[in-house]
Amino acid sequence: MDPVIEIENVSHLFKQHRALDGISFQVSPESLHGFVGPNGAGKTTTLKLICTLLKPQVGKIRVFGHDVRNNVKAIRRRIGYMPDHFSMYRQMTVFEYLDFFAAAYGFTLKERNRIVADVLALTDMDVRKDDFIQGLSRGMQQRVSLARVLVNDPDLLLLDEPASGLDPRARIELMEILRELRRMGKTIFISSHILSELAELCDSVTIIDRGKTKYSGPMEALLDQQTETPTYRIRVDLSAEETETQLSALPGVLSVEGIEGRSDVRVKIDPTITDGNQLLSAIIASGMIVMHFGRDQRHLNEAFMDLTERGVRS
Ligand SMILES: Nc1ncnc2c1ncn2[C@@H]1O[C@H](COP(=O)(O)OP(=O)(O)OP(=O)(O)O)[C@@H](O)[C@H]1O
Repeated sequence: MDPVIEIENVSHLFKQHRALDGISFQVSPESLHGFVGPNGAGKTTTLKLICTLLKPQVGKIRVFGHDVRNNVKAIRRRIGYMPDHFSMYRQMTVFEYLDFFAAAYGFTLKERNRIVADVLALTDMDVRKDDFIQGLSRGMQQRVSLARVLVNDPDLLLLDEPASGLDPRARIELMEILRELRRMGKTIFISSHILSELAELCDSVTIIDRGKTKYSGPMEALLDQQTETPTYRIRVDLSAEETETQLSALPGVLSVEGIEGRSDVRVKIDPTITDGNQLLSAIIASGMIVMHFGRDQRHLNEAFMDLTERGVRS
C-alpha cells in the first residue's frame, strides 16, 4: 500500500532560521505514527507543511499521493488537523460547537445531526453535549477538539501534542480513543513529548532533532536496537538474592543486575559464549522455574536521549 505521507528532503527557513534541515520519512496507511522531538525540533512546522497551512520551500511532500504544492483542496478534504494550542468558542455548548463546524463543511441539517451524534459517541462526550465548553475540564475540551477534527470523517488525523496538559487518566482515555480510530482504518500522526506513552501506542515513530530526522521506522526496531551486549530480562521462582547468585554462575553470563522494586533481573551475556536459547536451557536445566524470559528492550526514553542532543535549540 502506498504511504499516506511522504516527506523527502524537506527544509524550511523562517527568515535566517533553519527550522527543518532535509527531513525525510514516510507514514503507512492505517498506522499510528509517533512524531517525537525536543522543544524547537521542528514538529509543528512539519505538521503545518503536511496539512497545507505552510507552503514548502525545499523538498517534496505528498499526502495520499497528492503534492501539497498543487493539490491543497484534495488533501484538505481527507485530513483533520488538531493544533497544539486550540482556541474554542467557549460560550457555545458542545453540540452547538460541533454542529457549527459540520455546517461549515456544508452538511445538511439531517447529515449534521447524524455526524454530531457519531463524533460525540466516538469521543464519549454524548452525555456532555449540552454543557458549555467553558465549563469543561481540559481533558474534556481536548475531546471536543478531537470530535471537531472528526466531523469531516478524515482518513488522516494530524494531532499536535494532543496529550499535553492532560492528567494521566485523561491521557490514557485519549490514547484509547486513538486506538479505536485506528481500528476504524484511520491513519494517525501524533506529535508528542510523552515518549513512554508513544512506545505503547504507536506502530512506528519518527524522531527529529534540530530539524533533522534521527530515526524513522517501526517502534519495535527502535526499541530493539541493542547496545553491543545482549541483555535479557528474567524472572524465576527464587528470591532476588538467590536469583542473582544462581544466574551469575551460568556460562556466558557477564552480569546480573536487580531492577529496583521488581523481582526481575537484567542479565547481560557474552554472545561469543552463549545465546538466548542456551541461556534459557541452562536456567531450566539448573532446576529454576522460569516465570518470565525476554530480550530486554531499550526504553524509548533511552533511545530518544541517545538520538537527540542536549540543550535547547538556539
Ligand atoms: N513563524 C516562525 N518564525 C520564526 N521562527 C519560527 C516560526 N515558527 C517556528 N519557528 C522556529 O522554528 C523552530 C522549530 O519550531 P517548531 O514550532 O516547529 O518546533 P516544535 O518541535 O514544534 O517545538 P515545540 O515542541 O516546542 O512546540 C524553532 O526554533 C522555532 O523557534
